[in-house]
Amino acid sequence: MISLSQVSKRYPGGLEALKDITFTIETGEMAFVTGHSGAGKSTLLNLIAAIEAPSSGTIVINGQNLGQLRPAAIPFLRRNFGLIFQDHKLLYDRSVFDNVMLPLEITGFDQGEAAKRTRAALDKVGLLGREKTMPIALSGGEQQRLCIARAIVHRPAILLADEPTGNLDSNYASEILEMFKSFNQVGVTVLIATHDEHLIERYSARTLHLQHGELLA
Ligand SMILES: Nc1ncnc2c1ncn2[C@@H]1O[C@H](COP(=O)(O)OP(=O)(O)OP(=O)(O)O)[C@@H](O)[C@H]1O
Repeated sequence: MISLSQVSKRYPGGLEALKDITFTIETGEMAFVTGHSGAGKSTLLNLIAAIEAPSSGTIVINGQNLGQLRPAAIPFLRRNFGLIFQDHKLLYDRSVFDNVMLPLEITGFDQGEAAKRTRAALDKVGLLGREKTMPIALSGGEQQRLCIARAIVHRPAILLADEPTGNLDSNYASEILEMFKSFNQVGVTVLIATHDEHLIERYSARTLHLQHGELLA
């Protein structure tokens, strides 16, 4: 469960990026966050993932109040999340397989188990046959699917995606959205930030509308 209560975020020297945001996303729900450029979508996801701290208000993730967590507990909290964020670049000097396996190795997984999970994640996104390929040889849609495999390989309970279909044509975008739906159908909580209203219209998920940092009713 993701629960925000009266959350505001003011960047140093800047305007208020989020104002008095209150909502709850239940475990197993899929929802969109939408709004114009600068509305606060990325800020909202960064607060939920504990990448940024709110200026005020309370954020609770799966029963854990982020404001009360010790810094040492943050990496453990992050294991709840699969993040598909634009600034999380693929490693272009590593194979498809290594790009997905690396996060598991970093968190200390046994090699055999890590390899098994990597193949399972690549299978879920339809890239199992491409494991030896270098990312540069993949299409834009395939690269995005690789990012998704990397985000789900540790079997997170919550998927947070920031403009996951941003640079993709509408066929690829639908494919990516179908993938999120399939994760949601097996119980993963999914929150997707997108400015693409057409995409949202095609899916009957709850939508949180942000406008200049405020949540519209
Ligand atoms: N690190 C930062 N420091 C200062 N201001 C920031 C920072 N990050 C975002 N902002 C400001 O906060 C506001 C919300 O930005 P945010 O990136 O959350 O919007 P967004 O809805 O994701 O926009 P976009 O669709 O263009 O990515 C904007 O006015 C932005 O300039």
